[in-house]
Amino acid sequence: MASSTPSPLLKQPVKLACVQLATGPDKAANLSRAADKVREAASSGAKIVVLPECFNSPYGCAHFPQYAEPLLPSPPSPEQSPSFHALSAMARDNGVYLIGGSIPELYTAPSTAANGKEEEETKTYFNTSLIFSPSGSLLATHRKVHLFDIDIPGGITFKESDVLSPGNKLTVVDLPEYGRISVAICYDVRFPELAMIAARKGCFALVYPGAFNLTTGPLHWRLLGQARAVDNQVYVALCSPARDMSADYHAWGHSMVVDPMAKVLVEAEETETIVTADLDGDMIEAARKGIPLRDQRRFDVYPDVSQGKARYEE
Ligand SMILES: NC(=O)CCC(=O)C(=O)O
Repeated sequence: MASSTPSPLLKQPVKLACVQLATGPDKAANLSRAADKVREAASSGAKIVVLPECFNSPYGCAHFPQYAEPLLPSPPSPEQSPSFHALSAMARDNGVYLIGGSIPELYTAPSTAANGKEEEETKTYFNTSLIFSPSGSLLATHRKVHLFDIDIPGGITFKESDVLSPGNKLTVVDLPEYGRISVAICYDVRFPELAMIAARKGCFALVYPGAFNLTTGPLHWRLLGQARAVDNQVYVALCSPARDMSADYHAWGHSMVVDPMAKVLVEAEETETIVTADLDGDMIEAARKGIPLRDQRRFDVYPDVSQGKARYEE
């Protein structure tokens, strides 16, 4: 359905696809499968395609260093970062905005030893999303800000911070024909501040490549997607890998797109699939007109988090 008056947030309707990819230990196979699925998503009319967290590797602290790729110098060579080049080609070949899930990133920095003289290299790993334009150029990167460190007795213990370092900015990306989106990764969805700031910077959608698990997934995945949507009256997309019970980490799956009234427009099961939804700026305007939170906030009672010292990149 075409918008009668263009929405200030989403300039024209757009189809978004979440590719719930089946990933395994073979990186080259993951990249090639992702390319097939991005093509399939694009051929269904999607102009924004999302891949899941750690789409090029199994998810787990033991795997991050082995699969990590340097992203600097930018652009890295195909030998340094096959995933960077594969993603760029997927975006370019299909003419889509590609939210490239995430990959483990290796950052090597020279550092000065304690005596102040000797130079030694330090290796840092991040969980990083690469976002490409339809011409295949890199638009932005997001390093996961909130690391997944949890310990639920009888459920799941996970400590990304054993291996990974956190990013230090939120990420807002301009897609000129459509408007702005923000990209954050998985556990980041639990932090409403990140979403609120992005939404108040004018995003029409919050996009989260993620990989919840079988303990928290059934309880929180959908709830958090709906919460971020209803809080901010924007679209939310959550994109998981498919579940693989032979892997050490069992992803919840259930990739979904939620509308600005928190209605779940589409939701996968746990197997490999592509889910798509049509996003329309009129839905954002209607949600905001019907429930005018924007005009009812009481910044005399509590602060506007978007006016603080948030670090972000446009
Ligand atoms: N990969 C992640 O950040 C998982 C987050 C998760 O499962 C959660 O419960 O939060």
